[in-house]
Amino acid sequence: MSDRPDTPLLDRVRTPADLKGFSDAELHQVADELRAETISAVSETGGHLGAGLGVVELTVALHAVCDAPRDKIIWDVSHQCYPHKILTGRRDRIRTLRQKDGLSGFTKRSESPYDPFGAAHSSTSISAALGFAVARDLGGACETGHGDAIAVIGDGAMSAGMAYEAMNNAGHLKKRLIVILNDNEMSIAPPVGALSSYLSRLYAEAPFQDLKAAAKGAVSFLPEPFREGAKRAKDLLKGMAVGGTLFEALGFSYLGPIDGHDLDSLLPVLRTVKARATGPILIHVLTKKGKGYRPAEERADRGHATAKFDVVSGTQVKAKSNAPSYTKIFGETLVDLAEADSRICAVTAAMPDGTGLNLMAERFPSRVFDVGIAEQHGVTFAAGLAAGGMRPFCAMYSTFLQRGYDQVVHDVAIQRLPVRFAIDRAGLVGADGATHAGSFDIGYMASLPGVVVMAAADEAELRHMVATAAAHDDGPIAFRYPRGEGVGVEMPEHGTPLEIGRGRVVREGGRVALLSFGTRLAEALTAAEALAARGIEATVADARFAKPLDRDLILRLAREHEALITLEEGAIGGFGSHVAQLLAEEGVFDTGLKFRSMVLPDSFIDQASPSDMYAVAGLNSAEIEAKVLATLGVAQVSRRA
Ligand SMILES: Cc1ncc(C[n+]2csc(CCOP(=O)(O)OP(=O)(O)O)c2C)c(N)n1
Ligand SMILES: CC(=O)[C@@H](O)[C@H](O)COP(=O)(O)O
Ligand SMILES: [Mg+2]
Repeated sequence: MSDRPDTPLLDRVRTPADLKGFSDAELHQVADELRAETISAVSETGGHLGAGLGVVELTVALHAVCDAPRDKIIWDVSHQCYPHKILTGRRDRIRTLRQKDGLSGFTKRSESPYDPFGAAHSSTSISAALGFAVARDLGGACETGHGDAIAVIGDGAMSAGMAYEAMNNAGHLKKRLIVILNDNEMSIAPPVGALSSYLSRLYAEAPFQDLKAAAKGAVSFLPEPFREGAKRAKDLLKGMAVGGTLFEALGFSYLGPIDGHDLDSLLPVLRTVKARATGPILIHVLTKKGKGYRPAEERADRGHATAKFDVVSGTQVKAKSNAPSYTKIFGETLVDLAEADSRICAVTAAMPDGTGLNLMAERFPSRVFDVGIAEQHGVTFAAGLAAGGMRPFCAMYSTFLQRGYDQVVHDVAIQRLPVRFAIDRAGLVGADGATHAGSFDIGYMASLPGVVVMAAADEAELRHMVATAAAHDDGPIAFRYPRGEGVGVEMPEHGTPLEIGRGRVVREGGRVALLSFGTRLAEALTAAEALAARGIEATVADARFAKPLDRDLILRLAREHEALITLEEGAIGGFGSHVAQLLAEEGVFDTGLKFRSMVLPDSFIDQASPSDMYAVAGLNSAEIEAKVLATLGVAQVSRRA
């Protein structure tokens, strides 16, 4: 437990309305206390730290000036929302962040009226805010009433196409809409791309006091002290190569840049915008990720996410790992293969470290592409690379690959291009909860004609699957693996390509067959041990492939056992459905086989430890054992009795 900071003013804030009673000078102190409280809370829970610290002043200013929940403050990604949660009636639960039955690490409509829109995937805020603005003007009924729609979006999130689709639409509709671009020159990794350079150019030539307001209208929004500087800045802008901002071209008034840590700038600008804005306006604030906490500021990712830590030293309390992470095994194996095949290249959408591609980027910098938060583009870019003779690995988290699904279908699968999808964070991920669960990729990949779909049962299997993908030139191939560390199996030095569509039997039994796809294999083996103690012998097999299925193996298991149960870390419509389809087509059900398919439940599971989440999902060894007993019609008497 960390020492709790002294927070006399913050203690008086129950809702944002309480901020209205403070003078501007007192709000400075509220911000300091809010920062200390955020650090203290995250030191106990772990979670996203740097982004929240970077918006402490902005959060105070927004809640002091706006009228939430009538005004809809929509945080993009919302990993920066902890200070917002503290100010909006959730301080008493802030130390339950990201835990089972605790506060979500993201904004969530069901959690608070102050969270008008849920998020965790990036770049949705402007679209959602525009929706609120239009609903307001059309007289839509909203429980909390209708005020301003305010999107707060980071420079990283601004790299995604969806933000521009929204601005394009907003510029056309001309509704009153406030977008705050929180520019900290950071994504999780340093941002890359032309847009990032563009944003830097926007403020490189004028310090804060020369507040730029390129739009004529925007100058008149400004409080008196800023006007002169703004006019100067406007002249300055005229001389810039860009000739006005991109945002103006999209129909927004542009205000900025503003020092996002200076309440004396933020408060008057927000008050004036609130009083005077008519159409869409973009306020460009400059902040520092991790601001005010040296250990975060000094980290390469500016303290993006952290385990629990000691506040004084910043030292993180990390559980000792017993095996390498799947991500690391993927990254290392890819480097190994890329040494031998110069056609191998890789694509990440702003997650070089998260996907393990940092290892290949160090070794072969010219063959790794960070495309920004742009999964759709990333997939089609990979398709283009493949069509052009390269052999790209497109490494994305299962949940984020959802963004690029039409591209997977239209650009990769239909053209049978050899893109290799490395699908990380497959299955339930723990503290990030439902938004980040990799639940759907088996279904959405295996339903596509001609796409090979594999799941690794352990880290050695993953190594072989990376090699299998590298050797597969005949169309798209995907392999999925979970977040976290492997099971500690002995590792082969190099991967060996697997025969496409061949599974393996791991344990021979007689009465029931457990056919696992992915890392539930270990749970299946534990369940088989427990069943053996009851006198029920179980065969355990690792399917390896959801597509193409190992028909011979599956039909043999069906023929030779009283019951066949499939297991997977995925939603309905995945591996088990494909097996059921095969069994139905082959008339196996007519023979009286007892078939069950254990999948994730048809519900979104809130954050908890992965093991607790799998217990909720009914996919741990105890539930597998119970399922076998129920299927066989064996009474479930406690083994100890
Ligand atoms: C669609 C999608 N892809 C990837 C991510 C992973 N992700 C979470 S935060 C983040 C960086 C966001 O950068 P920025 O918007 O600048 O916010 P900052 O953390 O700098 O405040 C990324 C890539 C995501 N949440 N959503
Ligand atoms: C907010 C977000 O999307 C990422 O920061 C995500 O939480 C990273 O998850 P991992 O910790 O699994 O990389
Ligand atoms: Mg950023």
